[in-house]
Amino acid sequence: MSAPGDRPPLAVQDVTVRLGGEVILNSVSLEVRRGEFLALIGPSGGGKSTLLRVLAGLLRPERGAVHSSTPPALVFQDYRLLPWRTALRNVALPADLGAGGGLAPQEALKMVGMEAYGPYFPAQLSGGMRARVALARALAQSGDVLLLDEPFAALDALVRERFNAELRHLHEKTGRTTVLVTHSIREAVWLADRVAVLQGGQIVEVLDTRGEGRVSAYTDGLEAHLRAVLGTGDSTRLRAETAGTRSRSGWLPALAVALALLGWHLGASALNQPFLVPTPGAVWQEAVKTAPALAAAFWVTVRAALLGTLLGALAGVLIGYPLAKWRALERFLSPFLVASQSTPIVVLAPLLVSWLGFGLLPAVVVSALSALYPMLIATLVGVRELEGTYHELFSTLRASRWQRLTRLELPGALPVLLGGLRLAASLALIGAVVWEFVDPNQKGLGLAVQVAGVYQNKAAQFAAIALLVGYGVLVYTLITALERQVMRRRGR
Ligand SMILES: Nc1ncnc2c1ncn2[C@@H]1O[C@H](COP(=O)(O)OP(=O)(O)OP(=O)(O)O)[C@@H](O)[C@H]1O
Repeated sequence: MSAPGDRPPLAVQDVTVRLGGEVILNSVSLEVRRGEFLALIGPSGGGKSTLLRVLAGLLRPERGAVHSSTPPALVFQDYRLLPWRTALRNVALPADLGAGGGLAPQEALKMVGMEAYGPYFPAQLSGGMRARVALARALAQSGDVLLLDEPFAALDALVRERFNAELRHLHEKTGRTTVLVTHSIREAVWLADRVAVLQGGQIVEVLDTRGEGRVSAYTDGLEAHLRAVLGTGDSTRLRAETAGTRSRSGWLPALAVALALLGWHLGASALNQPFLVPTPGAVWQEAVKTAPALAAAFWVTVRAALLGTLLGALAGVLIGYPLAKWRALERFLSPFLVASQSTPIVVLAPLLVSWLGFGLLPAVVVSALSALYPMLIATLVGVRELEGTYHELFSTLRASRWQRLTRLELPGALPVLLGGLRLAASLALIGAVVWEFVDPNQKGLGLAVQVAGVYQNKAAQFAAIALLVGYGVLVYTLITALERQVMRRRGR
């Protein structure tokens, strides 16, 4: 797509686009000159965004030719900032994907007046600030063609006008060939060198507006007075922190546990049958007395459960990802998935004994098989639910499959994956303990519970169970804390 000397940097010729059986663009031809600012206006549904998508290479026309001297940078109406990246890292995205080469990220942020907000996440920024970051990201992209799809539509009138002034200034400074889609005639006339009117899928008029109205459009009479009363639109205000509104009832679970222990103590003391229900004090004494043996058993179970969680989670992601991407594969494999999920792991134990013998390996395999399914489902849902709009952004940045996986799909699915991991870790623990009921060589807490049962030592049984519960609660709490932090950054 390299341009010979006088070839316009951006052009479409005889472009026809049909969507859902309807002709949306009908033989549209348009040339944008080097360094020009062209505004595209027209009635709603007239095909403006469609034309922009054709120019950006996101939509292939049924007929006609599209030319762009360099891959265009596109600022979307909804900004499409990645919520898990800070403002600065969003602006650095083109460079990360090998599509940088425009302004350096910090410089681009400075150009839009956002240099102080680099470390903030999109959820912490106001709409106006997000629009600036999206613009900075486009400026950080290589090439000299900039497409803007009503990027300021969601902003209030005053902020929008201030943006327009800044946009005009930016255009003069960077000299990028620019196409802006807008609904506002006034904005179009004020900003652009030429205004193209798209109606009924055709360019019906192209007006030269250089020198028209720019000086006076925002400063006339009554409007100037109103402006003076209202002041300038402020777009660089941070959103209110949500942390302050967080619930102060974090102590409630601790109270519930204390009450449960008290109830247990009172109930067990009243019953006075230590061979049926020991008091918490008796359980504690037993745990202290047998601490070294309990610790050894704890490690045997936890080692199998942790390895099982890791292996099962990894396998779940590796199997879930292709299923998320290819629906046909999911449909093909669904009978096997349902069958495997309906098979209780414990019935596989005799098979595993004959295949793998006894010891750590089959314990980890049983634990991993238990953890696999929730992770598989979490990957399937998380990757599939990721908004398709982000993929469009990555298309404009010419991202490879691997880049999409590592920079978009996995970080995008992270909250759902953490939810799956929480469940996977609990099931992995159950799997590890179930195996100890089959394999006497796995001297973990599962075996400790059985042995204590044989000797009618209820206190030892309760101590082993309490350790299992403790591990489950600890893992659950850690993953939940991580999940909360991820969600908070994303403003959810
Ligand atoms: N994927 C699609 N499938 C079917 N029809 C579509 C699709 N995308 C857009 N259209 C239709 O194409 C027409 C033009 O849409 P487009 O978004 O380009 O218009 P627009 O001029 O940008 O409108 P607006 O100003 O409201 O954003 C609309 O009637 C829309 O419903």
